Amino acid sequence: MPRHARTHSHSRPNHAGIHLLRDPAVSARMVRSSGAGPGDLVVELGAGLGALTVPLAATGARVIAVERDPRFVAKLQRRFDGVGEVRVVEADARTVMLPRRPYAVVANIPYAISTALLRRLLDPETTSISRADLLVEWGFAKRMTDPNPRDLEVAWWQARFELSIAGRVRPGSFRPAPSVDSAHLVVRRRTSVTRAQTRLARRLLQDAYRSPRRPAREVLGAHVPKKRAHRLLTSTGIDPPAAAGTIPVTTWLTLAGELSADAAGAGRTARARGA
Ligand SMILES: C[S@@+](CC[C@H](N)C(=O)[O-])C[C@H]1O[C@@H](n2cnc3c(N)ncnc32)[C@H](O)[C@@H]1O
Repeated sequence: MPRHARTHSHSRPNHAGIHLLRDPAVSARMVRSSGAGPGDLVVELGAGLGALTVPLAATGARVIAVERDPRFVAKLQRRFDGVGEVRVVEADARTVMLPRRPYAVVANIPYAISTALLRRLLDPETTSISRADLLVEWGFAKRMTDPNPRDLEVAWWQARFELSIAGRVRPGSFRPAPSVDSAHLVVRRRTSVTRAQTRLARRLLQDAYRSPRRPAREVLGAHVPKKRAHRLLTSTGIDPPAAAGTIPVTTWLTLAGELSADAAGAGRTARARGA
């Protein structure tokens, strides 16, 4: 049963996914991991009573605390009245306006909307998010960090962001306690990936996910001459006849890097000839 549906201590359904953090060590770890500090902008989605908002504000970062439940919002507003770093926003995390300038997210998110939130944060090619530290269901975190994810959507997120699990969080760290373990999911933008590489990676991933049984050499061979495809695959440790669906996202990313270097080299040669 999903974590948000029921809890150990409550037999009533918990549709709003309210599991307030009661372990300050978990909040401290999340905030430390985020690296938040003066000059940073942090968005917290689902702020509850402020278990993360308080240590976030203490870093000196500017915090936008988004919460949908008006009762929590009223308490948050009282708690942070006069605290310049914190702006409490009553809104739905799925539709609230997100910053244009680079920002981080630190949040114990409502688990029922984990996919919707990651889609919002990570999907747009132009998203300004630089990093996120999230508490999510353990199983969800495992799916997000699988090097060979089931869905193209997750592969696309992984192509631009590193997703990893920093630790397991036990049900007792929350009130009410959920029925399953949670994970501290860490998301970091891959800063060394160029826009051209990202675009090529997207095309390679689309091809690979459309025909996962097709040999990798054919998927890559649609973009470069066959011999080059063969060489590139063997140099990255991939057997050219291997099924495209068995190749990890990071390998497609490396291959996309090689293709974009080829394209840049070809452009330089053409310009030199024209000069
Ligand atoms: C898991 S609790 C975390 C609360 C707090 N951050 C903490 O760690 O104690 C999730 C919070 O998200 C709020 N929430 C649920 N759905 C929401 C939505 N669509 N938009 C914004 N907040 C939402 C709930 O009211 C709840 O306060």
